Amino acid sequence: MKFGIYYSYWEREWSADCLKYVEKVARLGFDVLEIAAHHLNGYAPAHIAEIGRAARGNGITLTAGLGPSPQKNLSSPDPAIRKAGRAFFEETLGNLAKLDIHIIGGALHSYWPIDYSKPVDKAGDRARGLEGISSLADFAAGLGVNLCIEVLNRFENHVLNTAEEGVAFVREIGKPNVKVMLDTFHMNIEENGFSEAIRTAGPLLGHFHTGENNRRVPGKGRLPWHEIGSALREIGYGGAVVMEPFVKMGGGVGSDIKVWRDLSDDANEAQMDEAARQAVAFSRYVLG
Ligand SMILES: O=C(CO)[C@@H](O)[C@H](O)[C@H](O)CO
Ligand SMILES: [Mn+2]
Repeated sequence: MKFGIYYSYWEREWSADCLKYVEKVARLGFDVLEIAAHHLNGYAPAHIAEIGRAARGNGITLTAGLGPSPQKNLSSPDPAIRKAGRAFFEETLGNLAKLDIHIIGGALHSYWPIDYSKPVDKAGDRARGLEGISSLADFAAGLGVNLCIEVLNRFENHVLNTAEEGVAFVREIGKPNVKVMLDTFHMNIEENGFSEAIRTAGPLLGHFHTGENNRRVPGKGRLPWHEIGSALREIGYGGAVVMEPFVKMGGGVGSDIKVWRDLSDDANEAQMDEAARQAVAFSRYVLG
């Protein structure tokens, strides 16, 4: 297992530059830095090269996270939006390959967060999302990228809310580079049990997010980390465990994640760093 953190822990916008976090997370004891793929296509080629060099130089593996926007939604009923989504993914996947990134995770089959003021068509969205990911899978495989389909809680997405639904979706696609992604924050809301859900995903588990019940760093809440660790070891999970804490209000990240209070004990950057350092040490101990 490799241990990582999504740099959105420190940032208010998904578009924030990830470069400065490469050295920081290496210093704090992480193996992996997850970066937002939302605006990767806007990075200059020289900047992409610089991020890749920094990662190699610091011994950091990069992974990517994405909550596709409604305009890039592979499950949209509007063919023009699905086409735009496909073009966006092709360009993004090309940039991921340049960064030696082999994993992208998130609600890739849909968009995020869902606008529930509109009518919900779960069956239609699932069918179109399935078709979109199926037809993208070989393109991604050609670039060495795994598409990890994140199972989210009901308030953020309607298509896949449980490991069982995620597994059924991925099995139906039946491509070796399309995997299930679980996130302990969402599992805590939707699953009957953590071990059961992890066992359900089994060999199809391609990426794993961790966060407490209230999205503080692992170790500061009440999730059953020993149970989660035992289940990951039982299925022989050898992938990345990326913590995804959200503790500060503000910006696009704060509003997408719905952070309406400070959950960091008003931490400054040094204290945020220290909490992350302790959380990765805790994660290695309890999950590794
Ligand atoms: O768990 C979540 C959202 O609750 C994320 O993984 C999200 O989809 C992605 O991080 C956006 O980049
Ligand atoms: Mn997540």
